[in-house]
Amino acid sequence: MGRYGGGVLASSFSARRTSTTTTTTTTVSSNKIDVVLEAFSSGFEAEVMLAEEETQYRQRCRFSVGGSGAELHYRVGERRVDSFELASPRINAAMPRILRTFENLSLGLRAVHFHAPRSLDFPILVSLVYASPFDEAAWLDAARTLLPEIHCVGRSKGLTLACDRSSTLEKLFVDDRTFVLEFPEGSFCHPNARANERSLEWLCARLRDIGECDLLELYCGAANHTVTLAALCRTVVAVEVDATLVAAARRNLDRNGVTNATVLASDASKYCARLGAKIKNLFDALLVDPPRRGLDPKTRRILRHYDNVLYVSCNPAALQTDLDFLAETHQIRSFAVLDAFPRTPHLECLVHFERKDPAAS
Ligand SMILES: C[S@@+](CC[C@H](N)C(=O)[O-])C[C@H]1O[C@@H](n2cnc3c(N)ncnc32)[C@H](O)[C@@H]1O
Repeated sequence: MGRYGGGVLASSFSARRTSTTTTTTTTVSSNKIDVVLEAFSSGFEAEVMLAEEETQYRQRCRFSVGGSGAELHYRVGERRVDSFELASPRINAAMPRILRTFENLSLGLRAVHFHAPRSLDFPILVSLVYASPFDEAAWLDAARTLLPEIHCVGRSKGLTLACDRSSTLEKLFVDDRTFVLEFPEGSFCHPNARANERSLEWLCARLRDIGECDLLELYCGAANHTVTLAALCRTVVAVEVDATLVAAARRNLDRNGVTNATVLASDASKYCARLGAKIKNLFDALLVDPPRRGLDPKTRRILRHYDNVLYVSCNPAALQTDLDFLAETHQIRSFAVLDAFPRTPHLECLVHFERKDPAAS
């Protein structure tokens, strides 16, 4: 059981639910938030950011497909669906168009992925994933009929065919600033743009609280955080393992005029291991946004070096392991629960840890 919360069965906690919207949550949202508050927020106040939209909030969705020809259809789990209530209106409008366009090219088609930016200035990106080779010329002819609004990528083993882009752009509004970011097909991008902005606003507020710093950012993706946070830091070093995302991240820094950040292509734990003990003197704050499995043991060890650690988590269970690890040296300065995925069991936790005794660092 963790020093911070005592596990999900803890019976007492003193969190204040400070809802930032008036939206009523569904039962599933409400329960999952209560479970996290009970697990983590013992002895401090947690901010709860409820969803602004209960449905149609996803800009990114993946569907498996079944049938063929005129019977081609989407599936969510075992269910056959024509539309999806959590997907944005733009995705719902594109779904039948994709089936009609590719119904004669459905042999071996296994899945369709949509990424539809909120801004209508930017095209929808659709990936069609095949289990077997497909007729490339016929596929390109079909995909061209969807341009310019929809750009398709066809994938089968060893083949990636783009018509004619393999990334799209999104506009993000954070506090009073606007950013444009490129997100490549097939790599990570936050599925809910509005929740992403709220998470960025929370991170900006935390960095203002920390004051000017040299920030190490691990798991930076396409520089979604880097681009926004760099203006609040002296310097940022951002680390990402996916080469496609690293290239997009560097373009995103240029696109948004960021000159005090560097993106490094590396596995996070290898980067930390390479720097060894030097790592604690090079940076004075750390931001981590790991994948669902959380931090690996080597990366987890460096958390203790920093007076301030910002942690973005999409998996409370993995977060709990890291909270327990930091409990001796750090305390929670700020904790927010963000319902980025209403009507699902998933949510995001945002944590600012500060060292209990900064002189001991
Ligand atoms: C939850 S995403 C966060 C991305 C980014 N911070 C954002 O807001 O879009 C986690 C990222 O970690 C990257 N990643 C996964 N394992 C990694 C590792 N061992 N070292 C570095 N990056 C890794 C993934 O490619 C992905 O981009």
